Amino acid sequence: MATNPRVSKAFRAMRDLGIPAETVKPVLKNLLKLYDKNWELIEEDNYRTLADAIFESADDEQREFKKHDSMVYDGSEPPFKKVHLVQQEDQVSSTMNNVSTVLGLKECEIPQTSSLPKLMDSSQLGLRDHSTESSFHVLQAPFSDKGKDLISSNFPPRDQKLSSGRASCAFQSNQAIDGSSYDHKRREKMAKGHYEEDLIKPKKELSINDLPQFSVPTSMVFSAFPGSLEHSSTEKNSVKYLMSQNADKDNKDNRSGCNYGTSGESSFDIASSPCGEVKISLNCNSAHGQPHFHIPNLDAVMKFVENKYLRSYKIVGPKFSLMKLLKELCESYLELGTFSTDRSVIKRSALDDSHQCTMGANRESLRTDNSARDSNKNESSCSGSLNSQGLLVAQEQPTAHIKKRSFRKIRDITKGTEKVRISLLDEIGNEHLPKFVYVPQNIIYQNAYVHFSLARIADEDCCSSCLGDCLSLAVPCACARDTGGEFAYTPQGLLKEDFLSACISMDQEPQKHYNFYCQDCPLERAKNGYRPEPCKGHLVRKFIKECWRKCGCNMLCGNRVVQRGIARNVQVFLTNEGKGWGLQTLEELPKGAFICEYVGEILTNMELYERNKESSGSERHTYPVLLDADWGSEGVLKDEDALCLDATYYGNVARFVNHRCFDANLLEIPVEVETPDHHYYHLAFFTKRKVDALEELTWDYGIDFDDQNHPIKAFQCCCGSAFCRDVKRKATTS
Ligand SMILES: C[S@@+](CC[C@H](N)C(=O)[O-])C[C@H]1O[C@@H](n2cnc3c(N)ncnc32)[C@H](O)[C@@H]1O
Repeated sequence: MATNPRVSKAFRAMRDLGIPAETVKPVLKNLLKLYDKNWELIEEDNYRTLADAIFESADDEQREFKKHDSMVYDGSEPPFKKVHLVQQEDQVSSTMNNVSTVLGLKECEIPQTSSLPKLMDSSQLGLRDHSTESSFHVLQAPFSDKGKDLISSNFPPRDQKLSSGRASCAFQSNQAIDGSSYDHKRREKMAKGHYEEDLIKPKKELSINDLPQFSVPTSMVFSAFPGSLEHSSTEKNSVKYLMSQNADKDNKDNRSGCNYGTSGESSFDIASSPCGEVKISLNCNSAHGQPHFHIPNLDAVMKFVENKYLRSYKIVGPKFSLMKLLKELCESYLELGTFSTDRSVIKRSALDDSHQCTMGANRESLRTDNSARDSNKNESSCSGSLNSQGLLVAQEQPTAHIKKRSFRKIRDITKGTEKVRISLLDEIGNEHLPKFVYVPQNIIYQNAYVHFSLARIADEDCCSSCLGDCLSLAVPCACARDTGGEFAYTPQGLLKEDFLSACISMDQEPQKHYNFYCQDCPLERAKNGYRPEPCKGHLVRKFIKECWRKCGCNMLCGNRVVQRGIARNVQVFLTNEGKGWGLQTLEELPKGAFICEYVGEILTNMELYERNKESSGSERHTYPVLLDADWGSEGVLKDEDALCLDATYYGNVARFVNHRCFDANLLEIPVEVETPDHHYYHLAFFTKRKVDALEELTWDYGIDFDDQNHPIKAFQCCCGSAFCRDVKRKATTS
């Protein structure tokens, strides 16, 4: 009988994780029974449920075995190999924690901010880069020929107060607990101290005299020698491992470098020299004296740890390899060791010491110095001072020949509000941490009219009689109507090729698509209500329509992708090109994959104008986008219906996505979820092509650097694209 292709695929996916078919089979069978043959549940997230179930069942078996073993162990050989793996898991896991400490990448949870809403003035945003500053702040040039959502902040003044008596079921972001409204001055006060940061440096310098006198006291040694190991390799700095079966504990005294012991049972040593030698030695001493211990196959150990990482940290994708990690460890150790002197760069929040990060037995002491709170004026040369986020910075005094380098990592900038953790990594160490409140969903600032109600969803706008997964229907339900009778998504949760191509074409050649021109454009009204200029046009965009509450399907329905939230492994990082923070993917992404939605405060354009008028005008980065994809569907749009999103103070990870002209790898697509009324919608980012792990994620803001209405552009574009409109513009004007 032919095997079900879904079964084969599941086996293949598990095989890639190093799990044999015989282990997969019973678990898969159970899962199918448990989930009533709902394959989507099993396939989701690259078979995560299946992998988890396998590991859980292995753990259960192990517990059973241990229980049994402790009762009846007779001193003979262990009945199955897994025992060793479980022992290894404990050992390797504690080692890996140490690895993170040594790298200076020890992860610290960000303390939860107070439940009191915090609003910030954009003047508090990061470093000021005067070379890129301008008094004119635009995220997207409005009405550009790109037809994209572009918002200018240099609207001329207009005295007009708006209010909306209409109810809204969304949160009101401008309400304090006492119900009062924040003004921007108050934002400034409340903006401080959103994040803690930790600057961690390598434990200690090695002097030339400390050049490695490497002993092999332990069971595993990893080396990164430029061709000096007996297992020679043409690859420089390759990581190799060898095993010492005759671990000589007494040789410990001869070791150079650092010992990062966490307990008497396991520790590891690292030694390096400026000539490029690094040696890491893992002391899995707890193995000694274990009755069942035998030397495991190190390839199996590597695979085991990789699987553990895949499971625990969701580092997915074939590119993750423990050997690579160890290689990076060696390289980083060497680099930091080579470049630093007596650095003590541990930062702490002077506001809340209870969240100090624990770095193991040998970690450096953390410094707090409240008296330094106000000495933040000269950040570049300060020592033991507080930066603008109220974080204590104990930095080295700059020395001409020493490269300043620090690592910072925040484990989860979402503070647990997303299904996945999103870390922030700063390998450069010279940018302020972003200051904003992470919100996973849009939130109304004040006057925006966003009203969700079941009564507003007509029968033809939902699929109340559907069950389960709408994508499995032979004839698509009513929710596919907006997308031409076909769903926009494939069963794998990706955008369909045709739909994606149409959206890409619209993005790249907006002039070929339909533009709507308002009779009385809300944007122009906001700029100058007395003498508004003619509308510059709004591109009428394609929408995805997802099933929602009034639909009969379940949450796992394939037509609910954006509303399920971020599922990909992405990371905020500091870009090298001067763009500030950016977003990168840590896993390979297929074409058409949903990454995240652009989340921010929902503002009317009038409110945005008022907000920008109040801000200092010197912000380096700006974060508004316009929601004008369907402004043509009504006559004259009221101010409260002409909306935009501003992620300056409240936003999600999308606020870090930088601009790239033309060939960006992400595309923003309007998504209807809660309301068929397209004044308000979600703006979701999808990949335009396959994206490699560690590629920066970018989207084309639609800035028209030639736009005569906006002679001063928002920023000097350093997107690096061969099609950069800014570079082209400069070339033609010079
Ligand atoms: C939505 S924010 C992106 C995140 C931002 N880089 C940060 O550090 O928070 C938009 C701002 O990022 C900067 N930016 C984005 N793309 C850029 C590019 N291609 N070149 C230079 N600056 C860029 C600009 O300052 C812009 O106002």
